[in-house]
Amino acid sequence: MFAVNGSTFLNNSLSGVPRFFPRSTQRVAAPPVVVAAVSSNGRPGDRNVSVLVENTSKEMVESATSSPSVIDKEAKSTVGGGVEDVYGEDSATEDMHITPWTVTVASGYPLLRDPHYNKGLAFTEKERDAHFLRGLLPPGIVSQEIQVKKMMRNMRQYQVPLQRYMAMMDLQVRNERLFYKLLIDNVEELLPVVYTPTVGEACQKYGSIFRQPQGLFISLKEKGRILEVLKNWPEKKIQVIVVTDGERILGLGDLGCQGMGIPVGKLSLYSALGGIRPSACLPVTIDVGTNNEKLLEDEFYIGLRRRRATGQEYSELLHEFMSAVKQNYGEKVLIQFEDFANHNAFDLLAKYGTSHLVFNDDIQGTASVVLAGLIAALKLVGGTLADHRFLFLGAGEAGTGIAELIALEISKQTGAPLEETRKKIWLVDSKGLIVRSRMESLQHFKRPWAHEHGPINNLADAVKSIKPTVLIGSSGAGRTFTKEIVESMSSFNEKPVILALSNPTSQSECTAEEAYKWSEGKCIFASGSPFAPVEHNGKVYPSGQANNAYIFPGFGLGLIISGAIRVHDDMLLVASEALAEQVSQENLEKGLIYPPFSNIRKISAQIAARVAEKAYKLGLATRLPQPENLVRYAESCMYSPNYRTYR
Ligand SMILES: O=C([O-])CC(=O)C(=O)O
Ligand SMILES: [Mg+2]
Repeated sequence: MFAVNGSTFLNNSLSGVPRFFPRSTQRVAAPPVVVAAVSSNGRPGDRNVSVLVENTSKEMVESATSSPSVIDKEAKSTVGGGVEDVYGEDSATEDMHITPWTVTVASGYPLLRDPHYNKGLAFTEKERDAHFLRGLLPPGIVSQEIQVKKMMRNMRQYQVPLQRYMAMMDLQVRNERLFYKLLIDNVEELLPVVYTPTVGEACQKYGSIFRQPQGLFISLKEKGRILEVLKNWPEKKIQVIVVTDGERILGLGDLGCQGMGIPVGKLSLYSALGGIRPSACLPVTIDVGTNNEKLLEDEFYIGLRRRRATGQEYSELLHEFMSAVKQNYGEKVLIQFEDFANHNAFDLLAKYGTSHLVFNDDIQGTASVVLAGLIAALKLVGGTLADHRFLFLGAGEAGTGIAELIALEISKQTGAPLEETRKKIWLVDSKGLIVRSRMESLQHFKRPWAHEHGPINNLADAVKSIKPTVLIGSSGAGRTFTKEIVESMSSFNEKPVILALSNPTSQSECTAEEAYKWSEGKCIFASGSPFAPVEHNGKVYPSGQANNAYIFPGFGLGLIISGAIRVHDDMLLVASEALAEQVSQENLEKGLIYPPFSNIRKISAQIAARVAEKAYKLGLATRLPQPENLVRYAESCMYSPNYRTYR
């Protein structure tokens, strides 16, 4: 027997398997409680507590992880599925040098306090006996279904969206499976709570509502020690990281360290909508300061109180982070850049796109979801993509990202060179229409869109001159699609396509009600943030949500199940096509160009399968052999939030 970091290891002479008992649970050396586990790397502060499964030996653990429907045991154990957190031998032992398994017991009070394993009142009589829970819980047993019902009823009693958000976050850190069960089973109702638009308000007020840290905070103070910081995170097998530096949170601007709400929210959708195991998700906020004066003066602000680092100081910290991630997690961890400002987002994607598995959600995810909506919309407006003219308000990440993907798709469909297909697409920025005469003063990402045209300094005139069939708002500036603009679009289009993408709701270019009212019900409308159905002249118009949440969870799942090592534009195109195919005739008849979110897990599996297939075709997949049925495989890898039985 020997002690490590305040805990005690016992050498089990019968099985030869070392056991790890946290000090608080040493008394449970009793036989009935058996917990198969992963080990940690044995560093101070590491969480050695693990998974409770119904097995007593390594062999049994292995058999539990390889059900017949699962083609690849490693994928089952590393992607998700019924027995998550049970890793292969190598990863379980590589740092601890203890073979083959570390077996641990979590029971009693710590079990109730561990969000990964807590089941609230759903612990059965047997489990209460086996895990020393007697007296720690009231005698009633309440199933997960009833717990969901109760939580939803409580949630609905909160009138203020931020209160709902806080209740959901409390649940996430208290009982993870119940949180995901709630979210998955009530996705349409809860998406606006844990995600856009409420998450925007939560970030603005993050300091005031802060209770328990979620995710990893890496600030300039940690420069030179980022690898060490990564090792402080309790989970070892990370598959997806969402990282922000908080400089452009939705359309709300620089929220500094308080941007953490975004990676946390995005990753909860990775698990709920895409089925990535929660413990494989790592939210990260890089704090290089903030230029938000209000926050710098706010006594509740949680970040560094300094102005943003730029130039070399910034890029060195980012580089250290990117290198440490690869060193710690290998090259198959997906790094999703989220809500960086334009001046860093494009450069980071270009710089790390060739060496890491990176994806910029605001450039690429938004592009893919919009292209999907446009492909679906063609069934309503007619023609091919090449027959349409596109005008954007906003020439940042989303605007230029979408524009480029549309140009790529047209090029793929028609065989025309990209330089030609780009000419169907026009962008307006804060200085007016992007035209050739402005070339010298344009940022590099706007230059491909500087076509020949006389100068125009506002959107309304650009609409009149270009006569687009599709108008897309991606500027982050609310209420910019005026009555005049929507009426103008409706005067020369039978069915104008109008997409108001900016988030949250306050930044939307127009509301659904305005779009339908001003276009006399003619437009096909979708928005980045959700709007309730609108009644106009006795007809009800539901509106779709053109939000990257349709794409990134399935996209990430596809990368992970194929073991992809790079993201390729062709993967974005197939993701768009897969999403567009999920829009039913019935959806289209209602004017919807996106399927309902209630089907999102099925949709994500379809997207994942197409992305994975493309990864294999491009030679970018490393998980071999390629599974025969990728949709079934993707589904079999998805995390299920149902409570498990502990013996
Ligand atoms: O978070 C969202 O709802 C969509 C998004 O990426 C953004 O607006 O930056
Ligand atoms: Mg974003």
